[in-house]
Amino acid sequence: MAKDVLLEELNPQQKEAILYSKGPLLVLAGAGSGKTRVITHKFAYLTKKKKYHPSSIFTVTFTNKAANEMKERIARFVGSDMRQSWIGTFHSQCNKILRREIKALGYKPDFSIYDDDDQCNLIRHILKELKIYEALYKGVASRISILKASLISPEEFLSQGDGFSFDEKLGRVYLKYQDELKRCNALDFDDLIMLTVRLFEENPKLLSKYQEMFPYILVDEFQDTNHAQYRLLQLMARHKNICAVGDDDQSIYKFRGADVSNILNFEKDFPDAMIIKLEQNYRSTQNILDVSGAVIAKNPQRKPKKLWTEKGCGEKVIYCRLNTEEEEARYIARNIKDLYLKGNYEYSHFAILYRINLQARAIEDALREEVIPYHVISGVSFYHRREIKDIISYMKLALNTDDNVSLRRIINSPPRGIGASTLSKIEHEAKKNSVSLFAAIKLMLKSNNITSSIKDKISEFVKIIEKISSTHHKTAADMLKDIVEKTGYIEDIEEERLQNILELVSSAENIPIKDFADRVALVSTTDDEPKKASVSLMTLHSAKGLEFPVVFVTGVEEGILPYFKAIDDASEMQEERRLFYVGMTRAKDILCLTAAKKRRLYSKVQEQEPSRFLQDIPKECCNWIEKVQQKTEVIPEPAKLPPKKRASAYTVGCRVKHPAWGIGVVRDCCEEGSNTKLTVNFPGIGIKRLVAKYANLERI
Ligand SMILES: Nc1ncnc2c1ncn2[C@@H]1O[C@H](COP(=O)(O)OP(=O)(O)OP(=O)(O)O)[C@@H](O)[C@H]1O
Ligand SMILES: [Mg+2]
Repeated sequence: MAKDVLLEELNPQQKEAILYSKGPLLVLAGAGSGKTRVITHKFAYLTKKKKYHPSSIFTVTFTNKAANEMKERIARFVGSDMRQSWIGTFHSQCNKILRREIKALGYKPDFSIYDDDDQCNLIRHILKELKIYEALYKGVASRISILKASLISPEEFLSQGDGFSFDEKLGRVYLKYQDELKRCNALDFDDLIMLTVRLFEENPKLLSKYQEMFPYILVDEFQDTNHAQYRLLQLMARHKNICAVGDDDQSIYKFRGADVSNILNFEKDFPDAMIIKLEQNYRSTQNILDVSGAVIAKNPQRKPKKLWTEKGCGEKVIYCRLNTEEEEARYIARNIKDLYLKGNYEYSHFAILYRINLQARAIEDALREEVIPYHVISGVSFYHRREIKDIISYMKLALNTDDNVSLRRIINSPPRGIGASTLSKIEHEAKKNSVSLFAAIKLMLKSNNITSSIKDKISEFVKIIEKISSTHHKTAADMLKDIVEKTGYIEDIEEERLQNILELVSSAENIPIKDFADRVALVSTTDDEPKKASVSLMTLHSAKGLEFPVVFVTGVEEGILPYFKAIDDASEMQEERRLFYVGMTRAKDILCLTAAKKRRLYSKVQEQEPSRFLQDIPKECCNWIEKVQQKTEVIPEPAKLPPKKRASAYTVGCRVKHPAWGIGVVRDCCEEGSNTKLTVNFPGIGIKRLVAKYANLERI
């Protein structure tokens, strides 16, 4: 491909960032200024023009989805096979390294990966054993996660304590947790990074092997790296060919250990680093930029940035405050419907963003009511559903019989009469002999200490796992089918769960077992594939890096945005402001901020005040709409209306022919009484609302 194609559609600063090759480079710029584009084009340029092999560029993205998009885009540019490339999240990259090298740390390369759920199960188990209040497990899990993100080992943490405080207990849980993980031959997400850092720090030879393997490093969303990830970059970038792009205003993952000061340290740790700023925004209209820019400008300690656009003012930003969250949701749904029916936008062009998941409930109801297709990103991911986790746990246990957490999960699922008392006997036996639960069961089978009925049950379980693990399966799908068959898992299962399992099996066709197990383990809730032709619902956190023509930021109220927990803490408050900024800057053409005067929160109806952030919005850029009644009244429980029925002969999106108006596309159809009502967009004519039986339409 000609050189021009790689460098066209780039402004001079972007070009400079792509061509710069004299060492460390930091691209620091506001939302929508083309930072991710710099990474993608730089990768293409390095492989095409500078003859770097695609597998020699270590590229870090924030989500797996972003990695896949980047691979696709680069493949289109340079036409090379990107399957061997190293483009992925920190977690998936470290997993790849550890699968090859972890022996050096005394783990086996077939380690299991524990997600949040497994992690919490293990921590609860430990709290119970140590007789610490079990309900604390979530807080403990997040404290441990932050310690790991800061590269603080249990020993180090314990050595800092005074021996009495809560931290002392936490230290003991952390220590035991790490021991248990090792015994299970398992790593949690934070271990993937922490152990890779340890691997490199303890094995200089291995480190130099990887330094040579990757003469170039590219990092997107640099502002949300944590200390461990930053340390990893420092270790790997000996040659100093590192290009990181980020925006300090979009650092929103502090609660997971992200440290925005990495941006400031970059210049210190990589002396002679070049800094390039991008100022042209290609995403949003001027009004959207002015509104979001004015809000973020109020944060102290930020790198000042200017953003301008050639897109023009565009429509004013809308702020609308309504009586209740149900009215807010209906307002959003109706606006989406109207914009859609006008024909300029598809449903996939809309995003509805919220601060907390429970805001989605009313919004989903309203969308269903209007028969608007939607999907929720985040929420419970497919891979976290009970039946899916169960089947995957069988797979994990068959691949790694030390995996006690998976064993505990499935030993009695489907029910086979192995109750808590049997399990505790197994736990006891395992501890006595310092072996895994699976090995302990096998020992028990040889002894005479248990009744024959228990023996039968546990021997049946062992047989199933051994049969699965000794069979040579060609693909992950074969293995999953085998699991389903041998365990009898789908007998007596609900239809929906059955369908999910079938979907899991079909998604594993033609994929090698280990690749599939890794993919499933590393998937995060923000990776859900957006379904085509439907409105996206997600939290503000999940919206990072994305863009949509029309964006609704909902619940712009005190207590929601900013979230009530942040209100007394200046630095948390700054993070809330950044979160609002991230949300607003996802919008290309239309940005609508909504709020409710009353909201049901945690089963109480609360009076809500408009968010303090609204005061910073320049009045002239915004249409202020108040649809609130002054008199206070009790909000009735929202009526759950059944969604309108879809008509059968016509579907949304189908094409029809009208004798006078020609060919059109059905934008909406519903049945009212005995009539099928259609809304059809006839290009050049406009939107027409028709009753199907009188309209003389022909479906084509
Ligand atoms: N030089 C350019 N010419 C035309 N369009 C561009 C250019 N650079 C970027 N874009 C487009 O602008 C939009 C924003 O770009 P991109 O997502 O790379 O920005 P970003 O800085 O990574 O944003 P964020 O901070 O939200 O991650 C994208 O649709 C991208 O294709
Ligand atoms: Mg980006």
